[in-house]
Amino acid sequence: MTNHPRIAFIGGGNMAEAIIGGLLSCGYPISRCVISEPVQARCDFLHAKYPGLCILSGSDANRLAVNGSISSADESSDASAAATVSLQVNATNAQELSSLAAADVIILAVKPQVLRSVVVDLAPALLALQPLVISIAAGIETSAIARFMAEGGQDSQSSTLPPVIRVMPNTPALVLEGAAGMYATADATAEHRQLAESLMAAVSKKVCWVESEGLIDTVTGISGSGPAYFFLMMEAMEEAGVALGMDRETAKALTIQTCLGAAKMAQSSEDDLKTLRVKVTSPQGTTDAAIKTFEAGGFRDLVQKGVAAADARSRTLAKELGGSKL
Ligand SMILES: O=C(O)[C@@H]1CCC=N1
Repeated sequence: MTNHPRIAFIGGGNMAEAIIGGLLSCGYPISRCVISEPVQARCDFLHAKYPGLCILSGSDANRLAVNGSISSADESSDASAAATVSLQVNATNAQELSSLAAADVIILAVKPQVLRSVVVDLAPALLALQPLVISIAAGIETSAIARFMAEGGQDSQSSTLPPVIRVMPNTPALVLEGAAGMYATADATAEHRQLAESLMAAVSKKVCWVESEGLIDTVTGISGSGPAYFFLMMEAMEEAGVALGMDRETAKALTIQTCLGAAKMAQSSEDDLKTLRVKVTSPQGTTDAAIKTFEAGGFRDLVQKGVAAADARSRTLAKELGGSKL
């Protein structure tokens, strides 16, 4: 990416870290990123891991991250507001911070449960600055985010809501191997879509746009939650190796490399997934014995149910946390 928009991450949890870690590792300038994170221990961790990254904590940190300064609503209490904001920045980016323009992109990376209060609080700044808003919160629909912005921005001069792009990334973004699904509202321009896509593509090998927002719930069920399914499978294989007398380290190493190798083969081969499986499986052989055991135990049905449960949970979250009653 030649142009480096200033990105404010609201929330510094695992997914924000995966995205920011990925961006930094592929050369995104650290001075163009700021994270607002309320938990001090988490700030300390991020500060130690990413020296020089501007990390804000404290009650006004979200607005400071978005605006580059305490918003005008706080002018009367600037001193106390400033006192509650702890800046974990080094001298270089402390100077940067003082001269920062407002953020071009806001990445809402907070838990879905707190998204409403965060967006309502940020709404005056979002309406005034019109950044591109990217939400990675599971389950919360773009219409709900728009409603939260309208609610918090009731007294703003502008009633134009900024465009929202919803993204479901996944944690392998941390090692630049992410997979992400994206949905844009009709008011997002081609430039907004391009910007969001280039940010996610910096940390993801696969970025897919979905044309209906409901499919983001399915992306969540497949690739958002998916890394955990493979970790579970790997845990189970490691345990199986140990149960059969292998030392844990060897069982773990063989499992991980097998998973990686299978994924690479699946990615590079012209064969479909079934053909790849059949090619490993000699008739009446060892793989056949294992596959028959998995099939008899309802493996496919279980995977189907698990993915559907994640998809359904994403839709329920939308109702619980973004419903019109809020
Ligand atoms: O488990 C969750 O709710 C989130 C969404 C996708 C991955 N983690």
